[in-house]
Amino acid sequence: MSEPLLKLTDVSKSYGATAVLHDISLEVRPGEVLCLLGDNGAGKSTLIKVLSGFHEPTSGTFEVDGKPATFKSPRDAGEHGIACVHQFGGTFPLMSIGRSFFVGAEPTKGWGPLRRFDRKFAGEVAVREIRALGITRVTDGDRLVGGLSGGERQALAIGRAVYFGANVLILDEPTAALGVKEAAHVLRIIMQARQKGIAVILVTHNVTHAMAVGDHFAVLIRGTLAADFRKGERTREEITDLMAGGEAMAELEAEIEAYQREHAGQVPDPAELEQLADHQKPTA
Ligand SMILES: Nc1ncnc2c1ncn2[C@@H]1O[C@H](COP(=O)(O)OP(=O)(O)OP(=O)(O)O)[C@@H](O)[C@H]1O
Repeated sequence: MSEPLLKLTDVSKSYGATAVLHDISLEVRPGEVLCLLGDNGAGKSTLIKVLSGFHEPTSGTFEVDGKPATFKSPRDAGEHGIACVHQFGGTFPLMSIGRSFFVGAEPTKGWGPLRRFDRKFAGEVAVREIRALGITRVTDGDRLVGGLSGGERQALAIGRAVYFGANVLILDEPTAALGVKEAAHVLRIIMQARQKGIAVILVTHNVTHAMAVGDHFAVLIRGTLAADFRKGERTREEITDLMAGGEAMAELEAEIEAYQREHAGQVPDPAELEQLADHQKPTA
């Protein structure tokens, strides 16, 4: 197995007196997709904010490429090759694809008063990078971003981060609010990034999406790393249950107990048990 690009040891984060993350130790390797899973409020956003330099950890250490590192700002994290891409982040509907790709780092041509934005270069690079992520429908860098589909806009945001040097890409719920086809597109983009040797940290609530692309899984429950395992080591049911913090199972047990109280200690028969289990099935 390759050396970790990013290693966290005993990272904790408190907001004032509220402890949110407790002693998280994790390794992120090149060419792997790490799925960060957990129920609402488990601490996923806080962890990615710490990873991408938006918040400093309260304690614990980071290593990037085997060397100690501290991120005091997203710029610091970016300089270490860590980029957080929020859904459609950094893409602007009323800008051309080329301009949106280079926003804040516009390439220019000409000198002195004749210096101007190099529209042709920007458009060509943007289209090339988007196509390198498998989105071949995008051919014209002068088109407006607003005309792209959700998946294409994600490709633009991811292509941009990769072009500007990201080798750890944090994607926060990239498939949320997308249709099935668009979500499949985004998962394909993730696989392409992985193939380029980039480490992807994928935050998602969707077990199916996580299982489709994940090599490594980390499950947070109430700010603690409750499970850290590799592809194939847990079943879908086990992952789903972990994501619900074991609550689905606890609730089912409570329902069985209630049934027994109502039915003079009788155990529900298999059909009734199945009904109770169906009632507990997560919808995600
Ligand atoms: N700035 C803050 N100050 C105090 N508490 C916070 C702050 N940000 C988050 N929290 C608390 O930290 C806990 C974890 O929140 P976080 O947003 O990291 O969870 P999450 O797993 O990303 O949830 P979701 O999936 O709903 O986005 C929650 O209980 C939340 O209320």
